[in-house]
Amino acid sequence: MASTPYTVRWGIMATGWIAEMFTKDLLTNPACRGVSDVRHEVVAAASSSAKDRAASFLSMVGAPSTAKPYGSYHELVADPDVDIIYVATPHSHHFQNAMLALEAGKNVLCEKSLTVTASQARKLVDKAREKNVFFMEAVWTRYFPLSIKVRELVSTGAIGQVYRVLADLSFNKDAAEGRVEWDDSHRMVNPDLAGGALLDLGIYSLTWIFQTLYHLQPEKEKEAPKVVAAINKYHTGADEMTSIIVQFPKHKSQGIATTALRVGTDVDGHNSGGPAIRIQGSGGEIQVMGPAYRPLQYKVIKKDGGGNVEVVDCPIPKDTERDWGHGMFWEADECARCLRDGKRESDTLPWSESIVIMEVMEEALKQGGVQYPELITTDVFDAQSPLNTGKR
Ligand SMILES: NC(=O)C1=CN([C@@H]2O[C@H](COP(=O)(O)OP(=O)(O)OC[C@H]3O[C@@H](n4cnc5c(N)ncnc54)[C@H](OP(=O)(O)O)[C@@H]3O)[C@@H](O)[C@H]2O)C=CC1
Ligand SMILES: O=C1OC[C@@H](O)[C@H](O)[C@H]1O
Repeated sequence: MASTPYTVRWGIMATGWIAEMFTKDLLTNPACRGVSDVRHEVVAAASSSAKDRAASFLSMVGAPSTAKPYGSYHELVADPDVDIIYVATPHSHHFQNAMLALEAGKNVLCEKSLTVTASQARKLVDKAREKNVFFMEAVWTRYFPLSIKVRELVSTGAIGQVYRVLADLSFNKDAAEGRVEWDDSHRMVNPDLAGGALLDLGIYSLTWIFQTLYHLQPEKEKEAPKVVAAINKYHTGADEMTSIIVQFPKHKSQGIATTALRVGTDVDGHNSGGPAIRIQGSGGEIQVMGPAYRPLQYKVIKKDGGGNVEVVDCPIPKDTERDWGHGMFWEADECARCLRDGKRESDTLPWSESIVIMEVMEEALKQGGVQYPELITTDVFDAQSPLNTGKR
């Protein structure tokens, strides 16, 4: 007889776009993705602007009528019925908001990029350790079956020794008069919200480099990379095009992570431009069709394959009753399993790896001369920061 699934009760912090995507995924039936050991409940959501907004959000996503709306993040983290908080605010807010939740003794899943600076990431990890709670950066792509399969192919030597990974995530948002399509106040380009290509999109290019070249390095051989970056800045001061060479000298490997806001990985919206990710080994290559954050297909090309290419489609399962399935449920399942098993961090994205990636991004931004305001780069927690109270 099947045992009762382990249930996790979620509180959603913020009511924007990704909060909607993620919460709808939480509400799907796990059986639709072949999962029976864990399940999710949405028990509360908070908006920093108004309780009504949280109520509308809960109703819009189809949460149960028992789910509680809050008009502040403070109230949400104080709710004893919430097991884990999903932080879905802009990156500028992650440090203060995640710390607010950790200080309250809550488990936390925090959107990417984890923070604005590496020091902030280290402080959050220290706090999670001190409070003995679960904490994870929400890099959903790592939990896709496609990513798991690609890591398995790399680690079992399917394409020999992997020496180089090329990964891109770029959107063509070029507009007239030197602008991009977003207003200057939009979080994608607004320095006050830690805008820019790297922290928002480039982190996925780095994810592919790290999950293949770094994550799979044996623990004793873990090597922090050398970093060389080139950045073009937008007129707001945020980065609009960033290219990073990530070098692991002892492993003789390199990753090239690119991201941009004026040219796209997918030129015509039909993937005609080729793969977003190329994982190149001595015996072949794995190509992943983008977008890098939500890939749906990979190819294995063997050096001695005689021109045969294995093409594998990995569609994202849908809950037909809710007509929904975005692919964020796999990271939620990981959180649930970690909580069930008493784990404080995920093996698939350990704390140390999130920190190394933040260090790489910080170094790249430094080399490119990108600077963010003190309010969002401080690593001093302030429960009354406007980032926590919503007093903008
Ligand atoms: N994993 C993924 O695929 C994706 C991840 N993301 C990540 O999620 C985060 C949020 O992105 P997204 O949902 O697109 O952003 P939105 O602008 O759509 O939503 C952000 C929400 O944060 C809250 N917020 C609090 N303070 C502010 C402020 N000063 N300005 C704007 N919003 C504020 C608001 O909710 P309220 O008023 O209710 O408090 C707002 O709705 C980012 O870190 C981004 O990197 C984004 C898209 C995809
Ligand atoms: O994480 C993300 O993935 C999808 C993108 O559209 C979004 O800007 C980014 O935050």
